[in-house]
Amino acid sequence: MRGPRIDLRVLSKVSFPRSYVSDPDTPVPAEQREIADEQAYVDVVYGRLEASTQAAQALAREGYARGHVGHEGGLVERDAMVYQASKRIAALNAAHEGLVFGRLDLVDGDKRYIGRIGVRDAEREVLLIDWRAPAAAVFYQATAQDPAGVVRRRVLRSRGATVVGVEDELLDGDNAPADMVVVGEGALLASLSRARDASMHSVVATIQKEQDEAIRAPSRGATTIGGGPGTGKTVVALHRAAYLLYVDRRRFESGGVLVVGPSGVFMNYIERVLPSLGETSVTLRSLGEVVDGVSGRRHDAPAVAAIKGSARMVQLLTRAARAAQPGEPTSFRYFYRDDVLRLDDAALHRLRLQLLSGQQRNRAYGRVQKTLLDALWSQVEGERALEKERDEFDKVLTSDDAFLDFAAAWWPPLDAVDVWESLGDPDTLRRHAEGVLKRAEIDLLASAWRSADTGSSSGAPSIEDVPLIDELRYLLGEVPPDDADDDPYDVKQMMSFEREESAVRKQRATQSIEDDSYAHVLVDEAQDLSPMQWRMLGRRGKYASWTIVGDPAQSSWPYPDEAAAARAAALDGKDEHYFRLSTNYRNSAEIYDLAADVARVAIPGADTPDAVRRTGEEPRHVAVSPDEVWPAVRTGVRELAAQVEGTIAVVVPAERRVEATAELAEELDDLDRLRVLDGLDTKGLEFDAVLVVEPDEVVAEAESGWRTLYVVLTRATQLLLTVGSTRRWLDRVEA
Ligand SMILES: Nc1ncnc2c1ncn2[C@@H]1O[C@H](COP(=O)(O)OP(=O)(O)OP(=O)(O)O)[C@@H](O)[C@H]1O
Repeated sequence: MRGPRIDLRVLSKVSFPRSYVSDPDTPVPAEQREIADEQAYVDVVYGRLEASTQAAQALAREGYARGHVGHEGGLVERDAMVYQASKRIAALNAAHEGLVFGRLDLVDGDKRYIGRIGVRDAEREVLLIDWRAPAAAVFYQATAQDPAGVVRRRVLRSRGATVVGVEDELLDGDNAPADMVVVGEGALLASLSRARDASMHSVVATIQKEQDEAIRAPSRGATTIGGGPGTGKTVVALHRAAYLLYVDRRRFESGGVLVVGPSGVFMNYIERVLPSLGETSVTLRSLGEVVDGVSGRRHDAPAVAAIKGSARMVQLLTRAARAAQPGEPTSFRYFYRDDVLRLDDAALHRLRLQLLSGQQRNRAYGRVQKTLLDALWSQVEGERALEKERDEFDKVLTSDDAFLDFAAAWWPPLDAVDVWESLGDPDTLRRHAEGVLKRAEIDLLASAWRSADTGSSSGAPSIEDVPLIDELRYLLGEVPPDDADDDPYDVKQMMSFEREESAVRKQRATQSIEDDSYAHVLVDEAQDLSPMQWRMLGRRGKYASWTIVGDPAQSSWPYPDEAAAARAAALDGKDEHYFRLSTNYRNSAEIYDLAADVARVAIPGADTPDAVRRTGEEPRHVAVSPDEVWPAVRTGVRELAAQVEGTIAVVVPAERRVEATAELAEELDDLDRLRVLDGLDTKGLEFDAVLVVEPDEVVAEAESGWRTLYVVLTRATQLLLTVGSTRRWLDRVEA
């Protein structure tokens, strides 16, 4: 086991008298005087913020008034003014909490205040520097070894607009004035010890040097942020998104920034960080919700997910997109003057290939009638017919419902969801998968789609189905616009069931492919992306710069080489820049020592960071007989709840999730800070206390079981408890 670790940058070089505080919210007199001084300054800044908000509101009112002028120019002007004013109001409101968080005292006696946004006084003098501005960089970059002109760095802790504490670091004692006061226990350690709630918070006041370098890296190409668990990869990447919007707002706001994370729970967890930094224009999507109009909420079992995520699915889907769809007519007969014209199955097959050559199916839609007419005309032999021109032939057929209905039924515009659903039919699946997947894989896939639980043949899409649907969107091409939209008679003539079907189809139809592209794609937990998921994101980031966040040791995707190839294809030769974060800010050192031992014995090459905080609380392991597991878990939950103020997670093997929810019904009712999750659901999250049920089962669940256990153990900030009827994992770690 390792000795205590402390972030030296934070606590180093304390050569001045320090007034320590035991309760961070009950300041001692020296600190109180400092707080009062800071409050006076902060009040001035808030006064200015209020004035700016009122000015923006007045602008919005004026904008509305212009809309009443009555000419079109007035409306355009109104829209622009109201839009700009509302954005400003939203940013000002969002930045209200803890607006001023930093102060620098410089060698030349100047001071600079750093905040969530920039604020100037009525004379345009700077009162507060936006944390992203170049003048604020030194707040994050200065160290005792290289103070860069900074004597003291101060972090202000606030509740709303009230300063409740200050935390100082003296960086250059030799140049400090004699009366300079240095107080506090170090802002970083104070912030790391806070109880966790359901949301991730911005760390703008305590960003560390190596983190700041990743945040401010130029936006070109692909920036990878790596490092072990709890090193701040996610929070750093989100601050980077805010930074990019600040330095190139036009490009990133109009082109869009897409942030993708593993699950809906994770997206809820991180959703407040960017708004608290004044940024509301970023699109946050979980992997199951990347495609507009489609929502995947559940994971497939690991073996099924491994098939659906494999790049081999491209070939299968290509076949599905080009094949005849179930229910399409297989022959056509037409009496034209003296001739009987026929298109049989084989002829239709040839025409299909002709239409599809080099062309997506939906894009060929406009050529369908002409292709059919050509084929039918070539059979016309009767003199009576040939005397008339081809024009006459075309006119007759295209005004005959028999021909029109056939053409519409043979080549309907296809939505990706329809084709994906057709794969729920085992025979269709077998036909397309033949020679692409192994027999056992086909059977597994067929049974997964068959056993999915809702209306259509393949059920509601899983998270792993979403990239398949997206692939099909691109294979099929844009669905042609629905003529019925323009022609009210068509809708009226529909039978009621047809109207209903058409409404469902419209509601479900995926959005235009052209809307997919972004200027920046930020992907978190990237180590878990399957090749098909990389392809889905690659299409969104074709012309984008990227930020890629991940830790291979936490991966649950079983084929790293295949994923690496898909990643390279998605980035398509873009320049790559790599940043590694080296300090674990989440786990207590006691908890991370255990997790790091797991990594060392079971995960070759794992990047194990240093943990900075020691709590004196070692992880506890409770061994019980199988029928005592749940009583022991219930006791454990109550004990943890008495010890921590914040969130608690009970992590169970996926197969035991339903059982766990039932067994812990009473505890879940009593404690709204308690969650029951399986291992994969915990990715990216953190809790004050974690209780792992049957760790050996978590390990045995999938090929990547040890990695999942490593993820689970590294979710706990304060306390870790395991309850198991076996302890093979622990014996191996302790051996
Ligand atoms: N500079 C910092 N100041 C204060 N807290 C920080 C800092 N950096 C990270 N943290 C905190 O450490 C915790 C872990 O951060 P985060 O979730 O971003 O790590 P991660 O590297 O993405 O972890 P994982 O890979 O395990 O999901 C969070 O609570 C975060 O707020």
